Amino acid sequence: MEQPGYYLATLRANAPLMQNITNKVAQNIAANVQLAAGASPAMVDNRAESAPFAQLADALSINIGTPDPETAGAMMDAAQVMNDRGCPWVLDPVGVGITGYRRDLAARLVALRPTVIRGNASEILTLVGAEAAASGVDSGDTVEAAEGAARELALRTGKVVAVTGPVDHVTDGTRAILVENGHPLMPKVTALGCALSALVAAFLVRQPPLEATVAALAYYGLAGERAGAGAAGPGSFQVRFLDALHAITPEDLNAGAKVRA
Ligand SMILES: Nc1ncnc2c1ncn2[C@@H]1O[C@H](COP(=O)(O)OP(=O)(O)O)[C@@H](O)[C@H]1O
Ligand SMILES: Cc1ncsc1CCOP(=O)(O)O
Ligand SMILES: [Mg+2]
Repeated sequence: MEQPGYYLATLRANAPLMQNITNKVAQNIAANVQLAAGASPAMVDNRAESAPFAQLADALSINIGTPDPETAGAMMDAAQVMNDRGCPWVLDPVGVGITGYRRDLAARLVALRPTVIRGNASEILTLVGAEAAASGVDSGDTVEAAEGAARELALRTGKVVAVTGPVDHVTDGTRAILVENGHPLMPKVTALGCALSALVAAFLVRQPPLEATVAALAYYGLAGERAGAGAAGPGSFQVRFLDALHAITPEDLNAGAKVRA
């Protein structure tokens, strides 16, 4: 396995063109996170353009945080194109337990076998039909409680599942890797999980999904640690976080990543 910095260096060298179909809250921060890391984001989420643009994009991120029927169609179309092209895409099942509409949309997207599903513990539990204690889009469950669900989901899709929280858990159903980087202010900034899912998609371009996802999570968490040291609260943290993503080098990431099997 390459060191995490390799995946960051590769992303920056290639500046992948990213298609994002994300929620109304996350549009700005997700694009800024991808830019700070070194990718080229475009929020192309209408049904007239989503499939044609998916023919051009290097990777796709789909996020169901503020769904509507038009955007849902755009999601399905774009995911199908990425599958046909053999390109990676990420599903973020934001607030999947909120309504039956959201559960149904998520199930249809999971059936298309996303390269990576990245969610919080309650979302991953809900995707396998388990009891979850979500509060809207926020998790009420521990990452540990969702490890079995993550494994089950990974085996069902044959792909990778990442559950995030104080310690992140990434699995392909056989291997499981923990990422211990992060800072308690991260869940205090809205859509930082959404932006992480978009970032994971950028790391996946022409890379092994499990390793690239671990690298993205370690990089993100390390930026959180750097931003959190000296932040006065969520506001200054968010500004410092983008700066940290931009400043971290592949060597910094290799030195700071807290990854264990
Ligand atoms: N208590 C915490 N301590 C450290 N890092 C955290 C904590 N909670 C979340 N994170 C980090 O915040 C990022 C977003 O994860 P999370 O809050 O689980 O997503 P979501 O916003 O979708 O619920 C991840 O990088 C995760 O590691
Ligand atoms: C608050 C909110 N409401 C609908 S989507 C959204 C953003 C959720 O972002 P995250 O899952 O990263 O906390
Ligand atoms: Mg989320």
